[in-house]
Amino acid sequence: MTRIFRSPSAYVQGRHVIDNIGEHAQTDGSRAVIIADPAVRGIVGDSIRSGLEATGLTTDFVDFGGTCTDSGIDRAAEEAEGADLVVGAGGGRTLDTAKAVAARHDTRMVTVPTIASTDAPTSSLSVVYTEEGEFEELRFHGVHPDLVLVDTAVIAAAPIRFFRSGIADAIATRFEAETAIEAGAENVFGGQSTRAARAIARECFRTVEAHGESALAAVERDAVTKNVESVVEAATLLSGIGFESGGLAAAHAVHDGLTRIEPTHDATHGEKVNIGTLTQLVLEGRDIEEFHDIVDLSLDLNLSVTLAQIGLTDPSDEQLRTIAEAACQPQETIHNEPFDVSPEAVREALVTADELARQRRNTREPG
Ligand SMILES: NC(=O)c1ccc[n+]([C@@H]2O[C@H](COP(=O)([O-])OP(=O)(O)OC[C@H]3O[C@@H](n4cnc5c(N)ncnc54)[C@H](O)[C@@H]3O)[C@@H](O)[C@H]2O)c1
Ligand SMILES: [Zn+2]
Repeated sequence: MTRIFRSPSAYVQGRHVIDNIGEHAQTDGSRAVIIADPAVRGIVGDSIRSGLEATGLTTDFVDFGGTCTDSGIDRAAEEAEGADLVVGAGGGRTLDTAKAVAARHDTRMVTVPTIASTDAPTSSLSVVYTEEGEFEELRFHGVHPDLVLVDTAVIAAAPIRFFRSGIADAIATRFEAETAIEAGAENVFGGQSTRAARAIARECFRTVEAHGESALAAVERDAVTKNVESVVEAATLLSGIGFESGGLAAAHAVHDGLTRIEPTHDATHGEKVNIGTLTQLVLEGRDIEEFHDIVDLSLDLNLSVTLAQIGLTDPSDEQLRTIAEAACQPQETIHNEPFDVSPEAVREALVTADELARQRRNTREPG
């Protein structure tokens, strides 16, 4: 019964905080390497570079484009040889690659999420994919970023679809952490969860439930309101701590299963996770009122609720079997559910959640 809670050492969030990255990074080293894809480099590259150079660091860029794969990590690690500080800037795939590079070289690490699309910026692990884009494994580094630096002006100006995806990832955090805690399952660190982690997972959900709609309206106009700040914190800090120190369950395992099917590859992480959350609720036999509450919240926030919305318009039996079997692999967090889970049960929960969500959406559509 060992309780374990871990987190990044520092979290700094606000409008234009990137300009002071050197000051916040607090490194004694001399050389920083910035890993970013060309699009992200065009948006924040100059600010990161000048912010770091203002404190006496030299900087080099490593171009990253694509998925977080072993070959991508190897390539970036080679270019980052000799760095004292690794800065990853971008979405989850770039940050996961940068975290793996920093862990390999044992350097200080700063994540600069430029979209609030996932909780990858704060976690101590990377999600590694095969060259074909299928989920391969969670790779645990044993260290967190030294700093998570979140510039909300950059996030609000990014495409809104990513902001929605981060909200979906944050909703899952509460349901998975609560399930894992109630089941007495281990969290990501192999310990029991703390009361702090449970409170954080719940506050994460409460924040996106209360402020998500207003925040989305603001981001639609590239505005950074107080509610945007709150939702960015929920999707990045609270969700990251909530899932790692709280624990995962069925929702992310279903997500992992969905990545095995090519038609879902254009859907974002959060869009697939939301289908996972709804599937988890059916799998757990929750009351229909609770299921409808989450579908309604999803519809209010324009999150995906049906398989068709993530590219699976008419899934074949074989596709559903592939998803369900992958979700039930022995290492998957679906086994944190407080009952035995079979691929058949997952397949049936998945199609039932899809049907229930479709029916609910139809009742809400104007007449
Ligand atoms: N390590 C973890 O704990 C963890 C948690 C959740 C998800 N993930 C992983 O994160 C990945 C998904 O990340 P994602 O959803 O951020 O997608 P992503 O990393 O593919 O980024 C999506 C796109 O956003 C673009 N982009 C980034 N910032 C932008 C900006 N400001 N304006 C315009 N475009 C911008 C990028 O160029 C990229 O093409 C998956 O691989 C998933 O498994 C990891
Ligand atoms: Zn996630």
